[in-house]
Amino acid sequence: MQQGEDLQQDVHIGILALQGAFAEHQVMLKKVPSKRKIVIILVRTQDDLASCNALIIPGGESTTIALLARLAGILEPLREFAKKKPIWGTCAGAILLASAIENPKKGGQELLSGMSVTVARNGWGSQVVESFEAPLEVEGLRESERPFHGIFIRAPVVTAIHTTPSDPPIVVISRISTSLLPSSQTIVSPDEDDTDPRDPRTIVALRQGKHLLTSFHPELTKDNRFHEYFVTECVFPSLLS
Ligand SMILES: NC(=O)CC[C@H](N)C(=O)O
Repeated sequence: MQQGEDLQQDVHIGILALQGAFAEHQVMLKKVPSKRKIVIILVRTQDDLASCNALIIPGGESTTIALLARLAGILEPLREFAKKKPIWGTCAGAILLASAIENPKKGGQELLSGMSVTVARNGWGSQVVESFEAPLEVEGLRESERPFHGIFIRAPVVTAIHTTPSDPPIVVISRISTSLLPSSQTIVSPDEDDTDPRDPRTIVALRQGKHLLTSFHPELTKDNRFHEYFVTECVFPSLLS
């Protein structure tokens, strides 16, 4: 336990509130049962961020969120935050958490480089079929035998993992089965078998160190088990280290 760390102390969890589904995250986070009081902070400024123990970056439009973060002067503070404190990125937030992107928009895409993954934006297919829903098995969720309803909206695809020996290991907690995808929605595979369960493109939720990445939107369901997971598995342990 850190010096001065007190179990009675409130935990401040920020939600980056520049664009996207931050209000939905707020509703879900409010419902998380916790032994410590959770104070939710909608983060728009460097001061807001400075008061947070952890941060959620919502889905939305990654390029817009990054641009607004730069304009608000919090892009660099966010990068620093990612080196020290837990961040959960959902969809566009997952893109921001990555350290490389295969297909950035013209003009580039700022990243926080919090996780050793490469992503492809809108990686699940053409404009028409790129949004879908699928039941997911997730390791470590409460009542993990009950599938989690994955809502994918123009979601990113994890295309590569590139940890170095000094990086915390990647822990995959959910993969999508390619058979769950509509038939028009095949993952473009290179040369090998695209049903290979180890194909990074089937990864839809993973952890690395304190951080959590989901390519789908738990905040758009009524199931707050992912919010609970982030609080208990990422936020609380980070307060003790
Ligand atoms: N639902 C989402 O967050 C979509 C992400 C969006 N396709 C992007 O590139 O940022």
